[in-house]
Amino acid sequence: MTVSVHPALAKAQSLGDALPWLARHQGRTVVVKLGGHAMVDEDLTAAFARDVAFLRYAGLRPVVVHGGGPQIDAELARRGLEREFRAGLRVTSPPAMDVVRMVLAGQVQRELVGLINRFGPLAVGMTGEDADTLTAVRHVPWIDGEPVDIGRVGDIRRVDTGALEGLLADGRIPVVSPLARSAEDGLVYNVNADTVAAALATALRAEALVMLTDVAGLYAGWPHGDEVIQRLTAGELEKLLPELSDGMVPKMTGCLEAVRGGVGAARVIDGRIPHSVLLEMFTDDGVGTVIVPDPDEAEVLR
Ligand SMILES: Nc1ncnc2c1ncn2[C@@H]1O[C@H](COP(=O)(O)OP(=O)(O)O)[C@@H](O)[C@H]1O
Ligand SMILES: CC(=O)N[C@@H](CCC(=O)OP(=O)(O)O)C(=O)O
Repeated sequence: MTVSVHPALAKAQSLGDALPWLARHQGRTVVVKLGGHAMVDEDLTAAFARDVAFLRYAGLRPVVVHGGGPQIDAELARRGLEREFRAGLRVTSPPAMDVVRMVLAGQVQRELVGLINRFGPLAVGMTGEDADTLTAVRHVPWIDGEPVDIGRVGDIRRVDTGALEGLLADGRIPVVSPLARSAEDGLVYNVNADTVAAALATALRAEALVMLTDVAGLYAGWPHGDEVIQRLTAGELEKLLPELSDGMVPKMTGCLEAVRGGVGAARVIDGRIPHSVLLEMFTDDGVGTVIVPDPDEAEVLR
């Protein structure tokens, strides 16, 4: 007797295979950061929104932080304003700040909220300004041994998780734009989205911080090497930080601060691969770079 194999058996198999991960992640908070580069492709952004809704229906508590670098660049160019970065951070003049706020909170965040809410009344957009979630101080980077004024760029001084906790308890998915109010001058500041994602993951004591970007992970010997570093302990990353450049500076600094602050693991993954978030959360085949606490810290956290 021949037994015919049902065509959908492979799907049932995949669902079954996800069981250990579903059990492990149940009720856990995960902060997912979507970089602006990863949002340039509409289909990929829609697939990301679907994956985030999936995480929520699978019993996790996802919090989304979005970037928007290329989208801000486009609007600055349209208005004839200059684009300049120092140490991976945008030099933000008052007119540039208006553009940053408008693009992040008025365009990019709205788009993501709409895409996630195709799957139910889940996403609620907010910025770090809302309910004083993020309070900033002016960031003054030291470049070549000197403090450099890069305008309205903030460092996070304080995180108030009240509004986020309320939304999560209500089963919603917060979608957070990286803006913060300053306690010093009351103005709104531009904060790098990786920095915000790391601060929220730490304050929420998230199980994981996942950053989707436009490369396969952290490359050794960038820009000449072609080897993606798969795994680093916090201590190993700390030694590597001074060698990093561009967008990897805030990204890896954020990963380091998150795992040092109690987050279980921080991952930088390839947002150009459809459903990379699901691959990362529900299979052994996660791709990219993972930062884990130092062995002794892992002991203490256990
Ligand atoms: N060692 C490195 N490995 C990978 N990418 C690197 C490295 N150093 C610098 N980069 C740059 O960092 C970029 C990712 O950071 P960023 O542009 O801020 O992305 P996102 O919009 O996802 O935050 C990559 O596209 C690459 O150009
Ligand atoms: C201070 C600073 O650089 N802020 C970033 C905020 C957006 C961001 O971080 O976007 P990505 O994740 O796409 O890079 C900016 O103005 O571009």
